[in-house]
Amino acid sequence: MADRVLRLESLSRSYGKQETKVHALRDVNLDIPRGSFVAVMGPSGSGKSTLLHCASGLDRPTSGSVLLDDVDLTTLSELELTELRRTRIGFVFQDYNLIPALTTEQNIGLPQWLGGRKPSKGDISRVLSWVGLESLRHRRPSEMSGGQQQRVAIARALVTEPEVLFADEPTGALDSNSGRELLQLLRWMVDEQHSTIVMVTHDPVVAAVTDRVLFLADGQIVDVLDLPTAEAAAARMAQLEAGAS
Ligand SMILES: Nc1ncnc2c1ncn2[C@@H]1O[C@H](COP(=O)(O)OP(=O)(O)OP(=O)(O)O)[C@@H](O)[C@H]1O
Repeated sequence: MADRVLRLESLSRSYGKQETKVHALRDVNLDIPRGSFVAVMGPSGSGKSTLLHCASGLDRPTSGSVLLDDVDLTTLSELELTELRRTRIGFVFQDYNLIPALTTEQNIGLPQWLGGRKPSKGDISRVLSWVGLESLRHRRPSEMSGGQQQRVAIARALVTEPEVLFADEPTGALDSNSGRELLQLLRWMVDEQHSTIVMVTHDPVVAAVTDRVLFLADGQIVDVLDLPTAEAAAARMAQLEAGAS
């Protein structure tokens, strides 16, 4: 079996109490192989964001464990979790989450500054070359296109060479050309830089660039599609949206 970088064991997350309780994740078990590109799909409210947030240490599950290599995130203190997220996990959001007043290189170095370390020029140059933005290192977000801003966000997430990059609808705010270019970049990161990426998407065309699609329904993984095509992913989504899991 391929070396796994992330393991979710009996992961559950519920919100609220008693009669208003929502079971966003129910007893999810999952291994993510190192160096793979995995998409998470499912109807609205099926638990995709909750899965990403619990797996990346942004949220704590109600029960179960999250093993990044051999560290169980659920046993860490807030301080330890913050440090781990800063150094070993990358996260990219749909709306980039860049600081408007900072330049590209300042945004990329920010997580390290916040962790009390001076980001190295060499590290920043390396990730800027990966995302093709060497010439925009002194620009501010308002002076860049959405696609360029998302590349800055990816560079920021990758600067510490995290074990896993999580992406929540990373192309959701982009036009189709910029979205396609961004997906090519993510695919290249997996193929050439051996990154591991876990990405939530609603779009079967986006899912088709990955190695494996996990389908969630009602907080559980109900299907897995290896080497997905857009057609196969769309067909499975249509079934799930019709409630026939
Ligand atoms: N903070 C919260 N408090 C209460 N319920 C929540 C909270 N966050 C999520 N939920 C509920 O948990 C379930 C799963 O939500 P989640 O956002 O993970 O779904 P999703 O598949 O990402 O949805 P979408 O595709 O619409 O973004 C939903 O029923 C949602 O309403």
